[in-house]
Amino acid sequence: MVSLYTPSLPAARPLIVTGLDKSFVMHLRDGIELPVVRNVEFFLEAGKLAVLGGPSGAGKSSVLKMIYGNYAVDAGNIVVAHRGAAVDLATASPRTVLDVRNYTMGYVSQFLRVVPRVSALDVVADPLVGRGMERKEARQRAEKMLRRLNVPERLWHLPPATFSGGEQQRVNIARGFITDHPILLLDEPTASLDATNAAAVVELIAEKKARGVAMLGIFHDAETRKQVADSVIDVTRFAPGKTAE
Ligand SMILES: Nc1ncnc2c1ncn2[C@@H]1O[C@H](COP(=O)(O)OP(=O)(O)OP(=O)(O)O)[C@@H](O)[C@H]1O
Repeated sequence: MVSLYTPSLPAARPLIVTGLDKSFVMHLRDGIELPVVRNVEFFLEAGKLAVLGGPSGAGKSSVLKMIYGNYAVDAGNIVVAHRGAAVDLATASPRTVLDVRNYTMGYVSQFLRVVPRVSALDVVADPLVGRGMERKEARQRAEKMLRRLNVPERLWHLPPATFSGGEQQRVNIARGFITDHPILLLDEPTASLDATNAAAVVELIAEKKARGVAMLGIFHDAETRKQVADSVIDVTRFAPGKTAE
């Protein structure tokens, strides 16, 4: 699991990215190669949120997806502190990537993957149960999260399949924020939320910082970005063809 070549990670930097390259190969267009980012380099700090910045198409989502392991990496390293060791996600086995997702790195997007017949309460409680918590306690915590995100109590025992888009989004945010992953990736979690619920998410992010969680996020809304960002990683710095400064 630990490569001899992975650098050790200082406790305050639980994720370090170096030399990351990504191109997409368009198989339907004679295999044309579309380079997206080159030589991506940054690190995350415990208790801080770094925002991925840059215009549409710069590659923000692609970087986030590579870090979560949804997109393969062409070159480079994504080293995370996981169970007391340094693990390079760029070369880790799928099994290790899943273990990192379970214990170390959470992901919150605006879209809920609905599981039929599972109540909203259990959708939110399940990540805690999966991490060994008694279901009763997990449900109590889930209730608190659903209340904070203004999901009406009459919905808690129903499966979210028939919920409105905004209600599903808030169930998903509750599920993403309920665990104590030391690294959290945020893929536009506040997109299309109203002001009250966006403020609730900003508050949840502040609590994560206070607990030392390192976060990386995409926030298109400038006002929310200003409230949550400790630093901005400008992805245009990694545009293909640009030489290192
Ligand atoms: N799965 C894919 N296959 C082919 N091309 C892709 C794929 N995903 C992204 N791209 C291309 O990579 C480039 C960067 O896209 P990406 O979604 O990472 O940008 P972004 O900065 O997140 O944009 P936005 O702010 O609009 O969401 C775009 O030109 C896009 O078309």
